[in-house]
Amino acid sequence: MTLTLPTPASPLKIGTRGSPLALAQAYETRDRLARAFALEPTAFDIVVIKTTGDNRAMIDADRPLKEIGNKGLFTKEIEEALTSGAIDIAVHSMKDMPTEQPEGLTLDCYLPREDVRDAFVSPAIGAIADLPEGTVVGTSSLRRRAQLLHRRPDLQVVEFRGNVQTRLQKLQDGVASATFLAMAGLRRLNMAEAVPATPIAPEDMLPAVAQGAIGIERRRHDTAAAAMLEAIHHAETSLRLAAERAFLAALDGSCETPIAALAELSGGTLQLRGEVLRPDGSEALTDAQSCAIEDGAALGHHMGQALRARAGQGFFTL
Ligand SMILES: NCc1[nH]cc(CCC(=O)O)c1CC(=O)O
Repeated sequence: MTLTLPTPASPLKIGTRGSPLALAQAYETRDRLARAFALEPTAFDIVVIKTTGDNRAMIDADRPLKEIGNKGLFTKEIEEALTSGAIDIAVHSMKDMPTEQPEGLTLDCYLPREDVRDAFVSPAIGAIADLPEGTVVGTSSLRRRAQLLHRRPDLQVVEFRGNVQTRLQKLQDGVASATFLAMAGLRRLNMAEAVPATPIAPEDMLPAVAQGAIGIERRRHDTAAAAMLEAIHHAETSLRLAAERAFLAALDGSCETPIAALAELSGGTLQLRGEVLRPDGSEALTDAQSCAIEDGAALGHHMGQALRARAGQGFFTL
């Protein structure tokens, strides 16, 4: 098969959300494709798509996202554009992606993973341990809230939403004394140095499934897109995400459940750590196991099922 490459007259349409981070991820994807095929940036169109999750009227309210209905909140409109042909590929934060894709769409291309860690962000305080009793911490992540309260039940957690810039402004305004951000987002925005952020070791706060990974979705039968994406695919990231996403799927995890997992490769082995917590942080269940690097999905599946059995009925409800 000969591959017909995009040209300025018929550019490859790259769909993305419009936040600064989403745009940075779309540009990174475009630049990697351009380099792989020696194309000019003009052979690509970045198409910004507004999603339900970007709708200010809904998001600026103080309601937790889970009450608005989380599933596919940031992906539905983008996937519709993909299906209709309005775009050719879609760039996503894998952390926000459901474990199954709609009929006709495939998500099997990953870029090299960024820093997986969470960052503790505070203008005045250096670490969680140094927070005075009763301090207000902002986060809208159920996982981070549960992990924080598990270690520090005395703290007060308030809802904290919006993009990176919005959240930093809220800290400046004194809405909370500290928050958490993914290191990956800060690095992709070139903000890691400009923000009072301290990376947290995974031992202290296990990251979200797929944190720091970018995935690129396409129409299943679009062989041209498939061939192009193959050239920028990162196999190691794929092996790690296979384990973490199987873990999430086995737990039936929606974004409404505090779940964390991290797979790492070393010396021909895959190590998977997983954690589930009660939403109020009163209990955390963890597991850690190793397997051959190609068996991550099976390990993730079994670890997820085992933790679900240990958790039992009612574990995830307050
Ligand atoms: N849920 C929002 C979201 N989705 C991906 C990232 C950061 C980048 C990444 O983890 O890949 C963020 C923001 C954050 O958690 O700070």
